[in-house]
Amino acid sequence: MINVGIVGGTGYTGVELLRLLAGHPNAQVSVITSRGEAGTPVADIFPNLRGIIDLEFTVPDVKILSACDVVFFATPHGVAQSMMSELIGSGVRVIDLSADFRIRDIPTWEHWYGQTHGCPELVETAVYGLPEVNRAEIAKAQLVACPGCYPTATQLGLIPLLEHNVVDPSRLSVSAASGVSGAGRQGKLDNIFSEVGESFKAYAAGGHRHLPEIEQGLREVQPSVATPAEVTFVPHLLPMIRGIHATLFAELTDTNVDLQQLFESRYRQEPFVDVLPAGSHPQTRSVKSSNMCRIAVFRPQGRKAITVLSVIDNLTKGASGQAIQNMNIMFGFKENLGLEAAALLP
Ligand SMILES: NC(=O)C1=CN([C@@H]2O[C@H](COP(=O)(O)OP(=O)(O)OC[C@H]3O[C@@H](n4cnc5c(N)ncnc54)[C@H](OP(=O)(O)O)[C@@H]3O)[C@@H](O)[C@H]2O)C=CC1
Ligand SMILES: CC(=O)N[C@@H](CCC(=O)OP(=O)(O)O)C(=O)O
Repeated sequence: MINVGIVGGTGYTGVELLRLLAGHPNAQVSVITSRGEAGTPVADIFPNLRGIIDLEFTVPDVKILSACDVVFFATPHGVAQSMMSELIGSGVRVIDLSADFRIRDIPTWEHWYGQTHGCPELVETAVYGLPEVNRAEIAKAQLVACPGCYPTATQLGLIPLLEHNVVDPSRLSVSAASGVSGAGRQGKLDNIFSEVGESFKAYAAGGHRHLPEIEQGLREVQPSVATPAEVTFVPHLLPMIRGIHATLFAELTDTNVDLQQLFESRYRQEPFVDVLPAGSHPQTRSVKSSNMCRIAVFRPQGRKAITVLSVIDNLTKGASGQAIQNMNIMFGFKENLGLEAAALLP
């Protein structure tokens, strides 16, 4: 049994970590932090955990966290990097759900996140936690940087095409829509029910902070091509609680490829990527609260322009589920431990 600490326990990814870890046979949460709710029982904030998680929130304290086997950061950008040197120095393994250690180029990170990086020396040591690409490195890592939600759905949908060099990497487009929980639990007027209900909008169309992360990930699976992957990325806000639907557009350079077969063979061994039969359209509700990514690929009218549809739950495969998948890999557990439950329907 490993001891788990969670920094940022009162947020949406924090409560999703608690829900999933409550059913994990090899992990036990021993520390859960909140600055605002220190001393409050977890079940007072999250009634779904009453009788299941018998802990109180405590203020974040590196010394206490250092006694854990693994610490998850479910905090806004900039927090993990402020505590990371001391934690890593103590030998504890860390899984960061924020973007602090995802982007290798520090000036790029500072540009998109609008702050000076507080721990640049550890960025190179972090392993990007997309198991479908980096499983072997994740197993050995002390620090894992979990991918963002949109980058997870997008990369899983485009990687097979780029790995096999069958599309033009300079002509990739992504139109993706997220449920409102993607914006976190801290109240913002833009995200309250009466502001988002019965409406649909794009945002950050001029440039979203997930763009450099998506391009970095796609370029790394195509290290020796002349034209590096370039993506147009437009996110949208959907008036639902959980889920991401990403519609990905690419242009074939090899028109003889069997796309269905390419995707099926790439993901046949993957426990959390499901390639749907030809002609199927994945729905966000088919992955709600599960760690699965469901993908479908189309070549309309047999032309060069192709479309990939990719759905995940932003809080599960897009955040806390993938973080636990990474924990399982790091500690040598079966990869789907604690993550076997089917999606919640209806
Ligand atoms: N929501 C999503 O779908 C996804 C989120 N992520 C990332 O995961 C991280 C958490 O997201 P989410 O759960 O939505 O965020 P929330 O806003 O819902 O929760 C943030 C948590 O962090 C704590 N916190 C805030 N500031 C600090 C600080 N300075 N020091 C210590 N703790 C702090 C808060 O508690 P308190 O203030 O009481 O300490 C709270 O528990 C973010 O980096 C987010 O970008 C990644 C993928 C998907
Ligand atoms: C709907 C919504 O607002 N989504 C968030 C992205 C989700 C997130 O938390 O970003 P990370 O994956 O980088 O941690 C946004 O667009 O900023």
